Amino acid sequence: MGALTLSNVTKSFGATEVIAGVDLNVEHGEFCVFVGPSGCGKSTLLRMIAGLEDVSSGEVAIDGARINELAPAKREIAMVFQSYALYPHLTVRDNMGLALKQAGTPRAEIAAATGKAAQMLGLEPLMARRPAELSGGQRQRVAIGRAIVRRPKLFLFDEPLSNLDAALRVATRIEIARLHRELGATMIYVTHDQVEAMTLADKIVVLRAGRVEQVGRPMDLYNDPGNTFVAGFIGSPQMNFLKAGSLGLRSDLMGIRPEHLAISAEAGQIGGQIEGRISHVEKLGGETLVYVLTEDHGLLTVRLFGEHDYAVDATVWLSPDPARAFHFDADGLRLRG
Ligand SMILES: Nc1ncnc2c1ncn2[C@@H]1O[C@H](COP(=O)(O)OP(=O)(O)OP(=O)(O)O)[C@@H](O)[C@H]1O
Repeated sequence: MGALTLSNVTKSFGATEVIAGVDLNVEHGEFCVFVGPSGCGKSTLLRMIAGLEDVSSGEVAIDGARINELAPAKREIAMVFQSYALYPHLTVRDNMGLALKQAGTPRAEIAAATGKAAQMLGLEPLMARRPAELSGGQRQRVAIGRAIVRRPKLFLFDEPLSNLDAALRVATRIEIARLHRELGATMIYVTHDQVEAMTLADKIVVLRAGRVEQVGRPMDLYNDPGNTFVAGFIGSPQMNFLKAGSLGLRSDLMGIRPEHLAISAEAGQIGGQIEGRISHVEKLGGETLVYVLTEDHGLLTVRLFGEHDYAVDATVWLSPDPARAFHFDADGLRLRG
């Protein structure tokens, strides 16, 4: 098992409250991702679950049992850090088996557990090496292996891929998704990265200034955000926000994703047009991003599939697809229907 419940959890450092009453349920076997801007409290929340920070008030429970007062080592939780946190003087094999050794596990059992984890992670040829003799990606796999060997109730990951280069990030992300499927374990994962959150999560928790803004499945948050913050945070490139009043609409703000904003080099080609000037074009290979400066709505992003020859400084006309638009009130709350 490994279901986690947070009930009205708060955290203050001195007079500063950084977690302001969080309620959350993570089911057994679920992959839950915490996202939010820098400083919103993602790591603090994770560290409270691990027992590395005290909880100021509220309750943290695993499988219904309160763990607030339980020492980190007794929580049956394994944490994987961005910095790997491996012992430099120990081999890969000994780093992976250390927690079991400290717990007095028989040698044969440790060898079986480390061997199995090494096999799952493709670490078998590296078992005799020390961390200094490994690449960043290999070190992170050892850190993940060390967590697997302990067979924890809960895996916690604190931005585990942020020290890896782009290609390795993708490969390790796929590896983590596979491990989650194979182990069926509960995992909580902190990231800044949009793509990691969307691709790994069963459930995304969007945090802002120590509060939960919205919880949901990735595509539900993408297709049905509750407010401008979530709408702007989930999805890359970011959703455009247009002043709806100037478009003759009744809501205060209209949100439109870059792929739902049509662009034309000639006026009158598409309805409901907004005139603007191209300020920047990014050709990404499979897609082109065109940044258009408009008088009423500031800078808007258009996402086109394939390669296009729009030139900087050209005047263009944009047209939002009304069927794909989101509407918000003056406080940024979503207006539905
Ligand atoms: N030990 C501490 N003492 C005082 N303030 C702290 C301490 N640890 C964290 N904070 C503050 O708590 C807030 C939340 O920090 P936290 O590291 O949890 O954010 P985060 O969402 O993980 O940010 P990032 O994405 O930048 O890592 C920040 O404002 C931070 O400055």
